Amino acid sequence: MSGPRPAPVVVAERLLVGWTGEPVTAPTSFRVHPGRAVALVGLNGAGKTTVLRAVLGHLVPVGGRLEVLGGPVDERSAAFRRDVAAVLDVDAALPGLSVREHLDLVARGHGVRDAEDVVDQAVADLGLEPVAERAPSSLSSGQRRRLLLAAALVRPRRLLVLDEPEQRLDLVGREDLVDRLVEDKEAGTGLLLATHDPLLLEEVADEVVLLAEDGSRRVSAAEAVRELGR
Ligand SMILES: Nc1ncnc2c1ncn2[C@@H]1O[C@H](COP(=O)(O)OP(=O)(O)OP(=O)(O)O)[C@@H](O)[C@H]1O
Repeated sequence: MSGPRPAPVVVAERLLVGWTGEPVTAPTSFRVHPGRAVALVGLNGAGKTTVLRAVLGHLVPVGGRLEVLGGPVDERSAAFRRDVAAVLDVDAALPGLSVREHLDLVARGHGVRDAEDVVDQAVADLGLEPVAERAPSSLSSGQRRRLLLAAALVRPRRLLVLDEPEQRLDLVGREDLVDRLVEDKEAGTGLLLATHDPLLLEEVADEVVLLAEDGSRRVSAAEAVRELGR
């Protein structure tokens, strides 16, 4: 017999987000449950990144309800920083450390006990072995992207927020990412991602929310892929 469904890690109800007080999206509703993935799709400028930034506490919603981990968003709280991992489109690697040292620092900074094993696993999962001892500044853009994704995966998390994680990854990299994200869901992490990638929509997303000017709505992965292809 299955128990009650665990509480959602994100609740967005008729959420409105924007940068200047004016919403850039129609009211948008979704819930991210532990072990499930919600994908936001939409055209360039539809507001996907802005929704993610509101969930991460980088901007205050213009309207509607937004709760993360059971309460209002507070990116300064230790619990929020401990439980929420994110990869946005910013290069945030420390230049003076090798790839492996960087990942090790992130893992240890988050109190991971078996940091060495966790880092080895992430390096292998994301195909970073050939560049593990190099400085991030010497990596290709796709390798840097893999490093940022690995940094999110070596730390504990209950919610993982990813903005177009497929960017700059080749097909093998995207397939590795799919496998890793499916594993993360199985471990109980809730995933919220913005994506244009059919592979992620079909293989990772349990629910897809299309952000459109005339209203945000739930669509099937197949419908989302069709919309993206238009
Ligand atoms: N820092 C910012 N300040 C002001 N306006 C912004 C800022 N970032 C984005 N916007 C505006 O908010 C709107 C939504 O942008 P957003 O980046 O959320 O779209 P998106 O759906 O993620 O697009 P893409 O698919 O191109 O990444 C756009 O009109 C954009 O110009």
